[in-house]
Amino acid sequence: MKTSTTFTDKMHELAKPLWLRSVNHPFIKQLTAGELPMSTFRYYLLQDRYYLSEFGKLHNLIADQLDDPSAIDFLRKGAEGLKNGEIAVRKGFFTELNITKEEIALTPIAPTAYNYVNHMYAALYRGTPQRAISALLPCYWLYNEIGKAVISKGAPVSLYQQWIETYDSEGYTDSVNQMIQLTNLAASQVDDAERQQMTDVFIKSSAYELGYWQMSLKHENWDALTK
Ligand SMILES: Cc1ncc(C[n+]2csc(CCO)c2C)c(N)n1
Repeated sequence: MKTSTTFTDKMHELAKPLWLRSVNHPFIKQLTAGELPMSTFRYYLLQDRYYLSEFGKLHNLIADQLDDPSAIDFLRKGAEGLKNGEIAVRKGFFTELNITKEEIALTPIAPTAYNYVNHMYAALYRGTPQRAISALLPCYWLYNEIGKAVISKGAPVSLYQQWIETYDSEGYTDSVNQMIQLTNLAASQVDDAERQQMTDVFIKSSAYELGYWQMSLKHENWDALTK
């Protein structure tokens, strides 16, 4: 039985309005209804390839700065697990959608994906490993909440159904819980001011997650900044 409110519970509560907007975002609604244009899903996958590869690297870079063997182990395994899990699933999607290496290489990374990744690097290199862990957490946790929210309904398009299932598997929920635990451990190692910074980056990552759906729906590009 849960007896007290944890640090991550508090952050979750603060991020709730943003998370609800992600769960109910038109991208997710259209995906579950089978109405999301395949060109939009394709756009999302191309941007997310960059995100996932940087996300994996960040695991190892954070681990390099930690002392706790179990935290290091979890993060290193996380980087490996990503390759065998989500990245492997995406490779299947790429084949199915005829997304080639050339297309990947020619795809410019859109501002929101770029900024989100830079935000996580800044949490590490201009902040602390604890802060970087907190910046990574919404990625794990929010997708699990989205997966749980939409799994019962499913999606009529096989590719979209496979995407949903990635985020509702038992093994994945397990890793989310471990990441939550790791964040609470990190929070217990720092002072109040740093815990505030951890909260700040968690909320910003949550905002970037919301922005990511919008980016994908709009097929955002750099013209958004320059026109
Ligand atoms: C923008 C964006 N945010 C979150 C995820 C989901 N995700 C990425 S790595 C990871 C951890 C282990 O799989 C999870 C859940 C995504 N794909 N793209």
